[in-house]
Amino acid sequence: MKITKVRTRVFEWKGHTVTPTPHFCANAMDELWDKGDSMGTFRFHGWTTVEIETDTGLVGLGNVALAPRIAKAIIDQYLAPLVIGQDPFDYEYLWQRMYRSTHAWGRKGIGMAAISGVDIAIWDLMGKALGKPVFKLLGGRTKEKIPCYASKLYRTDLKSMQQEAQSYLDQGFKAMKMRFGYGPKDGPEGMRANLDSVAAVREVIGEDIDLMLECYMGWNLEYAKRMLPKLERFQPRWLEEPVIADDIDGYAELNQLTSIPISGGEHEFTHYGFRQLLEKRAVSVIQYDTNRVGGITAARKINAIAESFSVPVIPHAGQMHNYHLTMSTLASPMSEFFPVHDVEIGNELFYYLFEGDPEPVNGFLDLDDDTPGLGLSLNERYFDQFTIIE
Ligand SMILES: O=C(O)C(=O)C[C@@H](O)CO
Ligand SMILES: [Mg+2]
Repeated sequence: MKITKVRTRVFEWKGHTVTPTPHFCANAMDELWDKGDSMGTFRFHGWTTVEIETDTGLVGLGNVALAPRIAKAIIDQYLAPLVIGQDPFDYEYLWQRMYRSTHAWGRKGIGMAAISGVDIAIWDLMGKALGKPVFKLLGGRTKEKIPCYASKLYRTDLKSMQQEAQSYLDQGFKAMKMRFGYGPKDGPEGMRANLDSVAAVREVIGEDIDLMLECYMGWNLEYAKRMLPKLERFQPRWLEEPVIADDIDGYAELNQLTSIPISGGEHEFTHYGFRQLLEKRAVSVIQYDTNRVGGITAARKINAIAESFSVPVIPHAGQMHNYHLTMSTLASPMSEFFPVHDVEIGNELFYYLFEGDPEPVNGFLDLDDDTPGLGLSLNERYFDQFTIIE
């Protein structure tokens, strides 16, 4: 089998979006004195699809969710020529070809996200060619079903957050993640508001439901050191991205500070990046996203390294490109799940573009043993809600 064509498209949402609200989610921009919608640069309303065609007529489907137009340009100009004419089963060679040829600028960030999109499409192709789901190519079924946690609970009024948390309990979820709305520049009032929101959610869900806390790079080391002891009484499953991704020593200091595990990795890239995080004991939970980190070829290597460190892998975002990795390794105990709802932050856009992702039932997801590839296809039902760039 030979790759004959790489088709990229950018889908930019033009449909209804939920109006942003203040203190929706603390984030890396909050350290700046800029006014206005600080979460704006972290709203993902576009997606790049990667369709790799072969001389057998099979087509593999990949995706990139960061900087879609740039990802498209990188794939069209630099990566497609490297894989056209090649055998997709030479996936390690093709990954190295893409990685090494773009090493001057592509080993992290959007370059590696673009490589991820091509690599995911290659693995989808291989599964389709063999008539096997991708997880059967990676290690097979290590779980009867995949436990997942509901991930939303962006900051709003406490009553609404409690109602949302209750709705996840009613759906059978045994774990959920909430977001903080405040950080260092919001002072003691913001600290109090952060603690009140955790107390309100914990009041609804009780002590036996896992609660994860998301800072999304919106704090700094000093503020996190002050907050962690105050959060211990809520016994969170983890505290996520308390500092910016480059502050690896800050992560390591926080990860040793209290009993609260520190998680991160959705803004780290390749098995080299995760080796550094693990060797420094910077995180107690790894959260790469397969459509950023280097695709399935890189993610499976990270799973192996994480297993040797006994650090669990709970990939960012859920979605099929991550579910297949979680199903195929004991190093990954569960998945994130973004509830389907009106387009807001953009994580939910995946469901408007693709179909095939499993629905959670009582807090569990399952993959089909007989669906070849990733089991995803483009959902044309909402195409009229997107501006599509070929
Ligand atoms: O789901 C996560 O871990 C994210 O970081 C999503 C992002 O939108 C902030 O919540
Ligand atoms: Mg996160």
